Amino acid sequence: MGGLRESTTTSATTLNRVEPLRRTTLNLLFAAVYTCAIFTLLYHHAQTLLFQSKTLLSFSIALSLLVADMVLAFMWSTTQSFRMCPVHRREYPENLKKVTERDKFPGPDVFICTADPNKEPPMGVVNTALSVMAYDYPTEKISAYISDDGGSAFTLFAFMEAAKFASHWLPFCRKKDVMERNPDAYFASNHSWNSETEKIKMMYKSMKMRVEHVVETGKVNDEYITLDQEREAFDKWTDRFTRQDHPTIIQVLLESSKDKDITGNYLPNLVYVSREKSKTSHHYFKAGALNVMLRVSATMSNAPIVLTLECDMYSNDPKTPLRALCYVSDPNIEPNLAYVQFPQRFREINKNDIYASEFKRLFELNPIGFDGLRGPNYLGTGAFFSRRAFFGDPLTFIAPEIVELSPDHAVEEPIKLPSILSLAHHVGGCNYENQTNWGSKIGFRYGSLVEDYFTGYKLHCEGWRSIFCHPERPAFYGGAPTNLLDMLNQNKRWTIGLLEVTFSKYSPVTFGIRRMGLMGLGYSHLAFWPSFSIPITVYAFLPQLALLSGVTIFPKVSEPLFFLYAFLFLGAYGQEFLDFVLEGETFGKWWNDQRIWMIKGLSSYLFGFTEYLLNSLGISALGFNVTSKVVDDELSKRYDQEIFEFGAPSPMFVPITMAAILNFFSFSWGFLQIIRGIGDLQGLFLQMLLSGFVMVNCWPIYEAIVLRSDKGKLPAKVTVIATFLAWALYYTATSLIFK
Ligand SMILES: O=c1ccn([C@@H]2O[C@H](COP(=O)(O)OP(=O)(O)O[C@H]3O[C@H](CO)[C@@H](O)[C@H](O)[C@H]3O)[C@@H](O)[C@H]2O)c(=O)[nH]1
Repeated sequence: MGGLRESTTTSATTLNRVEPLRRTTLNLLFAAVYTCAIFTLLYHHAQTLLFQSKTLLSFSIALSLLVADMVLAFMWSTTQSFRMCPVHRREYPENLKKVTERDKFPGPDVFICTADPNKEPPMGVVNTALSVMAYDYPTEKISAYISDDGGSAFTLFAFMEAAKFASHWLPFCRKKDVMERNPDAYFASNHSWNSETEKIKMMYKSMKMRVEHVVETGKVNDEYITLDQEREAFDKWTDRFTRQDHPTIIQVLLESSKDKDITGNYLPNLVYVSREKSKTSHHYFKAGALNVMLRVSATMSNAPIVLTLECDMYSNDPKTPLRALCYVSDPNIEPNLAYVQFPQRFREINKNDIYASEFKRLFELNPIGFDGLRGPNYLGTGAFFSRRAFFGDPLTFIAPEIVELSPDHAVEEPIKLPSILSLAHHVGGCNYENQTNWGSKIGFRYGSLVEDYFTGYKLHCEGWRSIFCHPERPAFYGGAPTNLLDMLNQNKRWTIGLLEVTFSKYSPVTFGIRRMGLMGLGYSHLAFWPSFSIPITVYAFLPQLALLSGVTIFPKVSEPLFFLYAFLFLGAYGQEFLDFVLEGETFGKWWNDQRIWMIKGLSSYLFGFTEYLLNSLGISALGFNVTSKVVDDELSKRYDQEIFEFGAPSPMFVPITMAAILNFFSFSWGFLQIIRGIGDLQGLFLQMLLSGFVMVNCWPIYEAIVLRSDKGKLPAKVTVIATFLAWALYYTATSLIFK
């Protein structure tokens, strides 16, 4: 409850305020009633299983329903940790000057990760970097480090161009007090036009043209290279250089103590880093890249604050570091504050967010809930860390192997000094971490594809706290997948990463709950996300197959247990809906969120689980499939019209399509029976209702099978395979199981 001790009143020097949400008491009351209802249902299932299941069929049905409902009950109960003490916060950056002088502000080292110039266009990364370099903050204290895991000369070229453009862009933003300091966003917004704006726009366009030309042609033309230093840098891309095998490349593009903008003000440090890669070493994906950034930056600037950003997550508010400072400088919070997390917000999401890309629950509702405990989980981007938090718990400092990496080591020499550069190259090497604590006890933690979840979790277990800073104007904006397959693949990777933690010795259900109580329960909820696939699969197929065979598996409308089912269903859905709307969302977004939850249960969670299993058995290796940030015009048009994008014939679409087909037939069959007066409406009512509900949710799939002819429709191959498998399932069920 650390957060609730913080200030709830304001004065002229108040930096932040916390307000517990009023719905907490109601949540507690509802939880008590709902828990009784869950136990009643589980008791009913257990009784049916033990005393009424006389045949293998009835035993299997009762067992499946018991398991499905136990998973739902577990997942519901773990969400209570987010509902016990949710809080809202406010910060007052205008009071900072009364507490600290501006030249005493701590410097932030900003890490921007990119891994593939084809999926993450260099111009996007440049825009992100420019938006933070132009922060409304003492510029010479900012250092931007670009981590290029793609080892791409094009990305380096883009940043050489960006360094030149920054000397015009930064003073322009200051002079015009620009809010959108990402040039692309600024030029696309409504702003006043004058010759100065026109001039800088032309400058930006010509830079963009050069960078895109280089990426398109696959070559950095000689005409674009003006300095010997630049030529030397590109010479490192020899014939033997590959993305998976190359030496460390570190290029200081701007040096804050020397380079000035066109108005004579110092510029921030800008450093390009591509860590060493070799086919024989494990690189630990993004976590490995971030640890290299921690070390390289320690040798060059060693700022006490570290901001991690994904390549497409640009700053939308230049005052964001001041907001973070309102917590970092608060002595009531600071001693054990590991990070201040800003929510991930997304631009260009369609009106009703058809893929639930905003992840309202994950990126906003859960963090608000966690914030009243030890703080939000780390979301991988938009977090201001205290560098000290990466070196042991709040009370025990774990010293790194060399003193230069220690958070309190002051760097007093210029970053281009050969000794500094040589040390930076050394700590960026792929064998540097051998026999060290990196990834286990210090730095970002290894062992999971969701390094953000795992690192935040381990920090909380160690006794650190975090703060959720959620200002009205989004602090950062990023892009989200605009087609179903990208979204499902992203979720599949998260599923695998979460399962890696679930089945590790640090599993939140054992280690986490022991260490952190309620917080551990919340982390268990996240870790067990993939288990939703069990009830979703059971409820998408079992009652429908029973319905097609005329077998009743739920209570009749006239039985008291019917009301128990109705209460449990409406209660869980209703509470989720209220959480959504009370945080300002619409019915449409909530509806799509629950639809996508079902779709994931039948695709990414199932496939993620299978991949995790295959990997555990040593049959396949895990990879980090980077989410594409490329915008396709035709696809974007369909996305804006809220049309689901299938397109590619992926196996992940098969179970969803099977569910759509089976539910359609079971509902239609039940309906016909009732019209003909043969069916037992009372007994089959809940099964019919469930089929109808799934059908409504599957509407985009029916559309994609039957009504559409565009490129994004469901591939015929998927429909044929799913129809055959659905028929096989029906045949097996009706002729062998329900006969
Ligand atoms: O070997 C790698 C793989 C990825 N990345 C970078 O990691 C970031 C995240 O990759 P992305 O494909 O965009 O993953 P998403 O699933 O979209 O990102 C979410 O999930 C990740 C894993 O949990 C978190 O790190 C992110 O912050 C979070 O937004 C990107 O900037 C990549 O360039 C690397 O630097 N090296």
